[in-house]
Amino acid sequence: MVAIFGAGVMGETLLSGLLRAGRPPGDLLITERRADRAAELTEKYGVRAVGNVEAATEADTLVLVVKPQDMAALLDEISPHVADGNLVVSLAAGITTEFLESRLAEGRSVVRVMPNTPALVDEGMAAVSAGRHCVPEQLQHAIELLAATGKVTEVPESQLDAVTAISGSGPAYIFYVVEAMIEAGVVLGMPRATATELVTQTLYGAATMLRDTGQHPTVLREQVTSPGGTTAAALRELDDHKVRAAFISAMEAAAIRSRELSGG
Ligand SMILES: NC(=O)C1=CN([C@@H]2O[C@H](COP(=O)(O)OP(=O)(O)OC[C@H]3O[C@@H](n4cnc5c(N)ncnc54)[C@H](O)[C@@H]3O)[C@@H](O)[C@H]2O)C=CC1
Ligand SMILES: O=C(O)[C@@H]1CCC=N1
Repeated sequence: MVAIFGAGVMGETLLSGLLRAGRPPGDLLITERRADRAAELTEKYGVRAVGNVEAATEADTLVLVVKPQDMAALLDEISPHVADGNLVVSLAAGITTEFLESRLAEGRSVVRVMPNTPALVDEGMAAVSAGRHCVPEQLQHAIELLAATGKVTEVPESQLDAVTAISGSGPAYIFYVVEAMIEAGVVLGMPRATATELVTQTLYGAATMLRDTGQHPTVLREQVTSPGGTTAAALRELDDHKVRAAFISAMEAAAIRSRELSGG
């Protein structure tokens, strides 16, 4: 039995992915402190919503998807009910395996995950790190669970703040760029719906080229950039506005914030 603690954006994303991957609703539990939200998801997915203690007692895989600031209270509540041999998987940004282990009984197995929202369409990118007591079979179990919603990779835990900054928050930067490009289309006199279609398909096409050709992004960018042409004129503006440096600073800020959330 898999229990998902905290059925917000990410909790629902994982829940729906597991169901799409063929896991029966009877094999899943959710807990959610907002009663209306619990009722909505029970109705939508046919899964049972229970209290945290009941879920911790019944499940052998406990997936914690509350906000980082709610994690200590949740761990304190469930800790006496997490049996030896069961697995605790946390998706919270900045919550270390050391923190999870310190709030659970000695020897409990934990896995820390950084997912992202494209998991909602089975195109997620998740990175995982195992805690001290997690055996390889348990890590594999966590990887298989997450593979229901996209790609999964294992990284040293020291890299998880960087992962959070790159792929965890990453979809937001891409949507931000998309918003700006749509706005540009409107400035150039295009209906918003047309601009949205152009930008969305361009993003999808560019992402597919990156994934399927295996070509370096610089090569792909140069293929678009004719000497003395339109792209070169646009890219010079981006360089003049230090957009590349701004992206790097933005992701450094995200990694710093991730470290702050873990109290480090
Ligand atoms: N949204 C995103 O793109 C990503 C989020 N995350 C992580 O996922 C976690 C959840 O994020 P979101 O889903 O965006 O937040 P959210 O606020 O949408 O969901 C959290 C849910 O947990 C519930 N909750 C809080 N304390 C509870 C408790 N003690 N018992 C039961 N339910 C409780 C809240 O009512 C809420 O519905 C965070 O730790 C975040 O760092 C990680 C990667 C990406
Ligand atoms: O903004 C956040 O804190 C979370 C972590 C990664 C994406 N969203």
